[in-house]
Amino acid sequence: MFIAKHSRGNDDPTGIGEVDDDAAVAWEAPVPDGALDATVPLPGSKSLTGRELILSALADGPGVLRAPLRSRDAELMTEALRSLGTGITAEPRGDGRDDDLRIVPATELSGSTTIDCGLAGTVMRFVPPVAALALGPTAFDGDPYARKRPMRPVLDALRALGADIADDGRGALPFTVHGTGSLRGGRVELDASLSSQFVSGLLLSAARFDEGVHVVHTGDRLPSVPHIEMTLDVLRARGVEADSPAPGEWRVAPGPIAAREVEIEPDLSNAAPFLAAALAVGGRVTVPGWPASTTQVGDQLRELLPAFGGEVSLDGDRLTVSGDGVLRGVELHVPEAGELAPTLVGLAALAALPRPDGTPGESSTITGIGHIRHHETDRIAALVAEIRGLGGDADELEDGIVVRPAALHAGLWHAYADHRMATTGALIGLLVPGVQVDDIGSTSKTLPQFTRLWDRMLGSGTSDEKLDGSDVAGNGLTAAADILSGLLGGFGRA
Ligand SMILES: O=C(O)C1=C[C@@H](OP(=O)(O)O)[C@@H](O)[C@H](O)C1
Ligand SMILES: C=C(OP(=O)(O)O)C(=O)O
Repeated sequence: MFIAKHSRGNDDPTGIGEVDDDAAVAWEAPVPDGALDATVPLPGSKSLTGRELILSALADGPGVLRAPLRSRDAELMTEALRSLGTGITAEPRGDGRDDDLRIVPATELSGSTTIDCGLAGTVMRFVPPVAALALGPTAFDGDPYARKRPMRPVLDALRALGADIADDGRGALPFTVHGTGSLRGGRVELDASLSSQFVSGLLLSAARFDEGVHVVHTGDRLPSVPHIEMTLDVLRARGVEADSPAPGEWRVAPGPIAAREVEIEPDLSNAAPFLAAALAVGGRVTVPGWPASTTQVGDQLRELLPAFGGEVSLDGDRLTVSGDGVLRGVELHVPEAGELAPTLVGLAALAALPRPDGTPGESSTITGIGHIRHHETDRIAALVAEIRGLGGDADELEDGIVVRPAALHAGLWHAYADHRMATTGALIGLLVPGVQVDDIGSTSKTLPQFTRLWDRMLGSGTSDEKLDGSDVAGNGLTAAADILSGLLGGFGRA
């Protein structure tokens, strides 16, 4: 099956991306005519969809995911589990939202396959433990940049738990897991300071290890803690004994993983650029379906966005951000919310613009995000390079970014195949006419309908007509039309 790769573009001022002659045509970020007044429904959470796919594949019977995300990362996870023997079929919902998925676990997981991780951290960190439970070899590889994302702690931990893994010693993709149909499990130490996904990946499969798992983090910092809490939460919801007996330690007991029917929450991290737009432009943006309680880190936007000015209100399940277009500089330390950092830095770059009356903008410092150097690209280097490329004044810190007052001008914003770099370019382009994003198609990683939703937000009213799902379904692709055939082919119809 064809799954499009999204590339770095043709020039690479930082040297951190991949050069690809198939680079997509640049997308001119639209500039709004006036204040925003929009409702933006969003598709399912990437992190919840990935976890529930894994747990459904390892469960004690068939299960259903309602309105899961349909995107490149979700598709890669689906294909990975299918190729290990899981039955996954799509069932149209009839309300225009992304198809439900019916999942039938394999009687016996079988390897002898190759898994494409794309650029998805969740696939490369969550699926190898599943492959260790399969019979036969499973080869893993991914996009060129995926080979630079750290994997050593996962590979070493799996080996310590009894797995046989062949790699070239770099501690990265590609590698082959030689599964034997079972894994001993037990206590293991690992350093998760570069990614919480190292921990989540082990915990997700651990109920199926002979001895479960007891993971002990040895590093001096731990990023994205809410994502580990999400992992414990989804395990417990399926009857698995999972806890954190001490800070930096997690245990999962061996036992069955209950089959479930699960409704997937909207992706609150993907809400970030849309809600941020209300602050930048002025006006209001509402995201419907906001969960009353959630483990998604995107929920922290309710506290983070007001730091830039503006207001956040939750009315039932509708979260509204409103602003007057005057952004304040911020001092934020957000080790938990690295996933939101590109949007926060985008807002910081806009807060640094001169005011309409000619007074200078304000400085911002965002720290605690050193680990985002290991995301889809080195996001700290990439954000600083792109802000400077538009004439801005930004510097890298070891674990963050400082942005100082400066005007920005039109120019090419490189996405580095990174969906959140692409949406940050769109955000900056709201106030800086002539910003072009070189690879807006990279948004297909988690939000294939990004440009359609963005255009609607800029041009439409508050009508809930959009809630019929025509904009939410992953098959409503515009800029990412190149992955449509892959998505449809991959999910198939029941
Ligand atoms: O477990 C997950 O679903 C994720 C964990 C986080 O990874 P890091 O811990 O590497 O930041 C987050 O940034 C990523 O987008 C998704
Ligand atoms: C870091 C991210 O993705 P991944 O799951 O590939 O690590 C992200 O979506 O911001």
